[in-house]
Amino acid sequence: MSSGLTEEQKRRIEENRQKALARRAERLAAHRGGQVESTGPQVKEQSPGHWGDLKEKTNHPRFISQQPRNPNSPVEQKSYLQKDYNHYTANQQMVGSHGEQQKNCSEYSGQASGIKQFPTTIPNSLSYSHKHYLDAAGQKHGQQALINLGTFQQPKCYPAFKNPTEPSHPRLIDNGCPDGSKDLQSQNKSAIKFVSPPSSATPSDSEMLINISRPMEREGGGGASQASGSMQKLTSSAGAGSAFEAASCKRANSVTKGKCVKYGEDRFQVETGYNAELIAVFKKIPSKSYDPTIKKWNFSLDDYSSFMEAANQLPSVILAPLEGENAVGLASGSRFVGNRVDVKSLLMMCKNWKKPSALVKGKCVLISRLRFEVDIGYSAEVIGVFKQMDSRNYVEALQTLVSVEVEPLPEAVIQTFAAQIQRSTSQTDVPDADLSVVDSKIVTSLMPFQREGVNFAILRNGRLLLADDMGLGKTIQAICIAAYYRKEWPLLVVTPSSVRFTWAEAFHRWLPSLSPGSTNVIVTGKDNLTASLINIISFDLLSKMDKQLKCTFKVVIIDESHFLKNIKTARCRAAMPLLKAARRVILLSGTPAMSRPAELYTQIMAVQPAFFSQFHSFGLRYCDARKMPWGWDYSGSSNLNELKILLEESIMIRRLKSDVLSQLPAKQRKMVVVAPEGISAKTKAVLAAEAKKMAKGYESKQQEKEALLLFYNRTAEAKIHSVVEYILELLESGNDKFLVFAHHKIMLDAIVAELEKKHIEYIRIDGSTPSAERQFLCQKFQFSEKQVVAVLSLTAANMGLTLSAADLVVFAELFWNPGVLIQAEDRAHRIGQTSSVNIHYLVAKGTADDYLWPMIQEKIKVLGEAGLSETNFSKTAESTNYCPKPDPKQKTIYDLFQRTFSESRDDTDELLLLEAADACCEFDSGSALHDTEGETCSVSPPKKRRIEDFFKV
Ligand SMILES: Nc1ncnc2c1ncn2[C@@H]1O[C@H](COP(=O)(O)OP(=O)(O)OP(=O)(O)O)[C@@H](O)[C@H]1O
Repeated sequence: MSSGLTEEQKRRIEENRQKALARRAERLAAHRGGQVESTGPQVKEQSPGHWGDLKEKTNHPRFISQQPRNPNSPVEQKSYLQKDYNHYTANQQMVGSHGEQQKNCSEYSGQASGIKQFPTTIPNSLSYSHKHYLDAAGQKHGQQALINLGTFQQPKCYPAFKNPTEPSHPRLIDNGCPDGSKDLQSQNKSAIKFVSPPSSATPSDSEMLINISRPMEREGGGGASQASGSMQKLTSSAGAGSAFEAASCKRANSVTKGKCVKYGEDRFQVETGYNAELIAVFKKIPSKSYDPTIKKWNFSLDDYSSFMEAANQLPSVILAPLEGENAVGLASGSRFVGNRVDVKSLLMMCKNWKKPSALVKGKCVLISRLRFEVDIGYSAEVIGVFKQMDSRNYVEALQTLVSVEVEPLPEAVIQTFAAQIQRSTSQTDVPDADLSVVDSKIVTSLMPFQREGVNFAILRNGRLLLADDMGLGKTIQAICIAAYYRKEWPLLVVTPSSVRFTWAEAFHRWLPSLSPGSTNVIVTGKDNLTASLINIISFDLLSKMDKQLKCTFKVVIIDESHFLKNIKTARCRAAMPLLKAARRVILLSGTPAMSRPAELYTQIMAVQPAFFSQFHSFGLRYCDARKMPWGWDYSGSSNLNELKILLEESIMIRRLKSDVLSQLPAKQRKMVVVAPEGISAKTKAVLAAEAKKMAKGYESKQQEKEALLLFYNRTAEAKIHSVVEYILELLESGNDKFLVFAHHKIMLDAIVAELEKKHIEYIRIDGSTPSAERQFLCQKFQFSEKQVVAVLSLTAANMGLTLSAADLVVFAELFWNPGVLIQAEDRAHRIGQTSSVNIHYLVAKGTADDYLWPMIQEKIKVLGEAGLSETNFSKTAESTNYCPKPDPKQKTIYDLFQRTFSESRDDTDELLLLEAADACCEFDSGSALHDTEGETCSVSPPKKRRIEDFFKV
């Protein structure tokens, strides 16, 4: 790249530089008692040495070599740099350095010239800063430089000398480490910071950080001495300071050096010594032409990429790429169209980046949507490249350096960001999708962030991982997305078994245009997987449907997709082929990876099979894969930030509750229809018999009440299995703290027993918990850092307790008094709660819930209309077809429930009813209100008498 300075300007700058050098040498001599140090020659005289020797040496080659390119004294440097910062144009700085570089081919000459070769007028030009690491006592241990180039944008340049006061020679001996090498490994980094300029979009987002660490850091002792040796070679070769010449120094004896230079408007020529292999390459270039006057070959720029690719294959040739913005981009197979980069070429390079002979290794890591970082061992060549290039082309340029191996960004990243690379601006706005084909009910119900989720999905052609926090309405979004592709149905929904029926309800709720028979919930392996337009199946059943799995669905929803985290499981093996065959894949999970990135792999593959075709490459990049004696260990994690950015850019949308809190109601209620097969045939028969009896009517009110309470009790029994299954699924989904309310003792006992079995911490508060202990238990729940469940009695723990550490409340059972339910909800939804509280009501069809749920809603509605309750109870938890059907039998029972539980009673009546209900559960479940032989009844005689009295009313 040309500096654009006149000869006179260059001469004056050089003059000044020499003066500054002389002043610095004088000062050092005075400071060290006459040991004058003169940078260039002394560096040359250093033996490669070892890091440990550095302490003893007067001149520390490595440190000397790490100087910023202005090698003046600290004072000089300060004023010089400050001046630079304030007054010098980037152009001036560059020239100063350039001249200096001509004379000093130290390892850092590239660094200096790199900084100074970028005029302000050049896009992506840069400025730098040097930092010295300080220890706790403020001592300097080394330098850090961060190179920061605009990446996917075209930023402007502004200088930013962050720490111009650093002395020229950070003192290794100050570090207090007896072995300099160790200390260097940990602290002595060197880098340049190219601070990206403020851009119109997001200034901080348009940087590339290049973290250049010293060779020691990566190479260990051997590597250090190797690097040191090469540094000596560099020093002795006082070249032009370009990356190319620095590289040449390293292989001076064995290779032919050369460089590409522009030849006319659209051609380039190669200036090089004789090399038969290279000439053979020349001859293969279609646009080759030989200029006999200058005795040089020239070629069309169109062939530049392929030429460089071929030339780079030759071990005996080192060619510097064309200088200039476009030229760097053309190097090694990448092409510019204006400022655009050929992504295909980048991808090609990603495949062939390994260089067995590389001395310096590094890797690129994405750190934001618009920035990546190059973490690399120290290399003058690298610095030389960075300083010359348009940052977007870093990889191409680095690939031309034989001694440098940089692991590029993974293909998936390059492909994902291809549009940005080519556009050179970032597009963050997702366009609004046209949802006119979808039922307006759902479209108008979407909250703004949910609408964004739908837009994102449609932009991604219906393949995504919707990873919103729990309770943010993934169901409504998924239904809306699926409905957008309705023409491609039949639809398959795979869910945990406990929520299959909830899904069916949700479809009918949100898509009123669906006919009643359009949902098919599969309950046995013999059911037809494609019987309806919408087919809903549990993970476990799916794996038992092998024969039917051949059928394909174009649209598939996977709820709680983390259930697929393990490729070895039957459920995953069953689901993956279906997902691969589907056109639209909508994965839903609030916790896509519970403990390690490896768990994401199958989900990523389900959405984007081309991303990482082999788990191993994913494992190496993101799971910190390590080879162990027994094989590879993928349980770690690495480059997580990059993974997050990649996923968010390509397939995943994730909003936390805190992100969208302002759009959420304080409470979000959800009715969960639990699976009926959790209820045994025997229990179902008992329930049906009870219902039949009730439908016939009773002679006395006492009989009615008794029958109702019995029915209620049987309902608890019937739901146990499904409730426990649901709670375990919540735990499996990563819910750390939640409340579970139930009324019957058998239900509370069953939940607690299961938690104990699974070693889950819990607290239990029921009627038998002494009040003194309650506070202690609440505190335990509030402050526990482990997964903990509060198992609470609906009637004994619905008031007076603060359990706001949870934002999820599960009602294992319903209760006829909505006041009790709301009070129970408010154990979590109270002062101290910073989140929207999710409330799940578990209801089972064919049980007392069929009557209790509509009754509760009805009551709440009335209270709401009177301004005595939140009206949104039924709005947020309503279910279109979960209400008593107008058949006479059901109507009779419903009326019975209404009469018994809604009649106005005084407080004593209510209390007695509650006690009676309690008592039902405290007796043996098989014979409510009657002691069972051999079992101790926990109901006290007076209480029992009162209950019996109640039924006599
Ligand atoms: N836009 C909306 N309008 C009305 N109700 C909504 C809306 N979005 C969500 N809800 C309600 O909020 C509750 C929680 O929604 P949903 O179950 O879909 O959340 P989720 O993200 O799937 O949670 P989880 O991770 O627990 O499954 C449900 O009762 C749902 O009907």
